[in-house]
Amino acid sequence: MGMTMEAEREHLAASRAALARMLDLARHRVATGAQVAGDRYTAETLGRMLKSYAKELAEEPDGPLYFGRLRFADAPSAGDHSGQAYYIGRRHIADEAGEPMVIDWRAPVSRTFYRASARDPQGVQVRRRYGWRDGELTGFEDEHLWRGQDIASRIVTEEIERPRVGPMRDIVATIQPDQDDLVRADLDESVCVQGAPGTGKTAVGLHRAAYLLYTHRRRLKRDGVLVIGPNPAFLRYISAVLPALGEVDIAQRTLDQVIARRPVTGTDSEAAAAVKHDPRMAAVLSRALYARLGEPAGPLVVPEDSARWRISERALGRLVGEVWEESLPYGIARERLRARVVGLLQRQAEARGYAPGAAWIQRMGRSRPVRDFLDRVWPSVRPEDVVATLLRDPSTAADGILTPTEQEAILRRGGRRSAADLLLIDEVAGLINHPESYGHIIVDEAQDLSPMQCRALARRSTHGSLTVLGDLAQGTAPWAATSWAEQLTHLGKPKAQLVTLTAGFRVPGAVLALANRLLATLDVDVPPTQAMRTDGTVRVRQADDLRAATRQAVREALGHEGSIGVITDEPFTPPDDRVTALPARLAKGLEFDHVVLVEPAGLHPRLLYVALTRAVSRLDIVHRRPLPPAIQPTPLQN
Ligand SMILES: Nc1ncnc2c1ncn2[C@@H]1O[C@H](COP(=O)(O)OP(=O)(O)OP(=O)(O)O)[C@@H](O)[C@H]1O
Repeated sequence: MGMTMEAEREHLAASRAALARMLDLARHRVATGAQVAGDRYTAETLGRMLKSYAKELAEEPDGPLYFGRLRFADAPSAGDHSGQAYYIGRRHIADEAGEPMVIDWRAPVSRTFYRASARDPQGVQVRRRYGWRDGELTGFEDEHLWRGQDIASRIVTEEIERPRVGPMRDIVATIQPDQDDLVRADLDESVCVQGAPGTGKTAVGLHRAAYLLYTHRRRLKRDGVLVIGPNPAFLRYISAVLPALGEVDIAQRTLDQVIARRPVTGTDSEAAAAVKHDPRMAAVLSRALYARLGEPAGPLVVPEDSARWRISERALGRLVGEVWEESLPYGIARERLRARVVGLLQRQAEARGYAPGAAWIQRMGRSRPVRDFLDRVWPSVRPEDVVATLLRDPSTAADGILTPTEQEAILRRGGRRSAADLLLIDEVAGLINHPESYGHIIVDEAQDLSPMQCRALARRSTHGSLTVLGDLAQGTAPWAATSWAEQLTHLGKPKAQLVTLTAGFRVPGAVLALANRLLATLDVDVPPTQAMRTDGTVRVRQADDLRAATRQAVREALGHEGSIGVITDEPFTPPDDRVTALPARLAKGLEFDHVVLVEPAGLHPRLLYVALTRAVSRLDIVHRRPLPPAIQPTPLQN
């Protein structure tokens, strides 16, 4: 039988008690861990592990402990779960005997919660969804899948339509089947999601990170998971989602933060930036680096006591050739060459009856003649020097690759370093040594990455996989991608599966109608968004005094619940902390319950598309100059 509300409350109380007990136990272990473990190193590792476990558990002890329950039918199609019932929540909770009271949403059985339907019940008799308010259970809703009952869930609808306040939240309770496919794709599989605005790309990416860590905990704790977002404001906006899912150890950064080895001290002209972000720069930089190699000049002679070890110029040339053939990173190749040279010396010594040991080998490797030889033939270099030299005189490395005008554009006399220069330095550093590689990288707004930025990510995921999220229609960087196939090639994952999402969970129908009209003018081949919501309002007001009209629109918006975003290039002082003023460029990836868009006339059409699609409930357009044609009200609308 189904459980009554009273029974549900009892189960909730018992689950809370169980969680409290788990938390106590974890804290106790943190306190005593040091004494239990044998040596100090183990004690420290154990302590850190337990602390992070206690922290994970404590993240949200009073929050909703679960959002659903699956009751399986007493039937063969339910397999091992026949006749069983499971609560599904954000984290695993077990009773004193170790019996599960709540199952983690990432566990294999939980998948059924997201996938089962009336048409394909997958053994589920009843799927129950719980309603919560302020941490208290308010009710539930049953779908009798076994009987073929297919209801439009009120709880799901309310969750999607709720007014937005504050930072982004998790969507574990309402992940949709096609989103679930992406969240649970294999770790070894790289995926690329082309998703219209508000289709849940960011949400999917973050839940995928949490899923992968749960499923491959050991491997990914070692190799690391990295989330890349377009700017610090975006990262702040999404920062609470993973901790709410119990994951506190995932790095969330901008790409600039990942590659920054030095502070930025200069800026580039548009022309210079365009060249520096161009994939041909990779070839130029490689040439600039390898131009440092030299030729052996004469034999190598190492005198030692009464002996003199000697390698002829020809033999040296042969060694260099062999090392070159191995295509190792520059810095590793230099050490390989040193080892080869010493190896030859060692054989000579052995042939003459010596028995050289490790100390001898080390001494030879550091001997003056060997160092001089290496410094001449395969000198050690600093990436920043390679880039500085190149920019002072691009011609040697760039002739035949960049045009004279392009070379002129990147020519720099001073010592200032731009953001793009850091990218070039990172590229060279990547030629010298393998950078730290991650087990999995999730990259959001990936359409805006330049080819050179893609390469920076590619070299950090040579042994790992990628989740690439973006929307070609929202590409606004000068080098924005126009094709995913090409972008994925730059990212080093040309075979990644491309999945398209079109079901929009953010933007309501009325606003999408406008945005989708604009889409046709954006010069990209992507399908329009299908609104999951039929509500929403659009208001367009022309005013001579833009400032006054904006203030008025914000005043009215404050009469509603939820956040308000004023998208404008003009300075605007927010009258309330629910209001954020920002230029369209920085609105990417964010959402506001109410958007006031000021003077869209000057905006690039793609930025306009981004701005329009930030609205969750209401959109106000305030303008003085005529509206861009694509969003002028049609006679039918007015
Ligand atoms: N299955 C879902 N259930 C409830 N809400 C959802 C679901 N999927 C997405 N959302 C909500 O829809 C909104 C948009 O999601 P998200 O920001 O991930 O979209 P996006 O595709 O990254 O958008 P953009 O292209 O504009 O950056 C968020 O508020 C998110 O919580």
